Amino acid sequence: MTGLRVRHRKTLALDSVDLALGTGVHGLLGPNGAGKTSLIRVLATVAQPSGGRVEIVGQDSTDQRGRAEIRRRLGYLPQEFGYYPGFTVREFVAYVAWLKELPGARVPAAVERAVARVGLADRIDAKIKTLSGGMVRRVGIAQAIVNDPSVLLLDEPTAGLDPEQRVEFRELLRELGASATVVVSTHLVEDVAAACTEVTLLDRGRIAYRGTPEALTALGAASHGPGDHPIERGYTAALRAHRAPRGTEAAR
Ligand SMILES: Nc1ncnc2c1ncn2[C@@H]1O[C@H](COP(=O)(O)OP(=O)(O)OP(=O)(O)O)[C@@H](O)[C@H]1O
Repeated sequence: MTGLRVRHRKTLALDSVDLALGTGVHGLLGPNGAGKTSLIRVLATVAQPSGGRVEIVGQDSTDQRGRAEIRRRLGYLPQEFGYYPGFTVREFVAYVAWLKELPGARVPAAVERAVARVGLADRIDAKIKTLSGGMVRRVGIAQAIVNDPSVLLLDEPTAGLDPEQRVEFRELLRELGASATVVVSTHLVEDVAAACTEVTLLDRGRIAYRGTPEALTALGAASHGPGDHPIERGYTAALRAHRAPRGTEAAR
């Protein structure tokens, strides 16, 4: 994306963002209101940018035909994910596969594989309304990966998962990131440290930092800012450096 700008009435949620994302797991970090969801919604083609250009899987997202192709090859888990509570897990994930225009003959196996990958094989015929919050979140992840997407967008996917599930989920992320472009927005820097190949830190609609989790950790180790873990200190140090008036960084 180049010069990406997103405006919500008077708020400029993203301001001239240039970002190129390749294969791998990209962690999107930032304080509340930084613009993470706005960015993911534009990439998911559910929101239109106010300016700039976004190209996904070689297609222009402002072009109607381009958008159709992008949607077929995209997986998206929104922050608040809508589902039909009376559907079973199998029915719901199959419904999404149908929306993604997966060939009918491939749907049953694709649904079973996606559900197994999120660890819900034993609940595949349970109605979604009977599942716990963390399980519903995992159904959300299953529907996002059912079409083996080239681009997978996950907005706060670990919210509601218990520690064991989070560890398993990170493993799944690493697996998916080996062949797809995965973008994960999160407040949990440990998830980034464990599963991401690259980190983008947003602040007030702009990119405050880009680098590897290792580089962010090293930044934290060299700083004396707040945080219990070096990567948390790296997060605060990068934010502070971005917010400091130009020319004062060296003095901090
Ligand atoms: N529908 C909307 N109408 C008006 N302002 C909005 C709307 N959606 C987002 N905003 C504003 O745009 C800015 C970016 O919001 P966004 O939800 O993208 O941030 P975020 O980084 O995802 O935040 P969080 O971590 O809280 O989810 C914020 O100032 C927010 O108040």
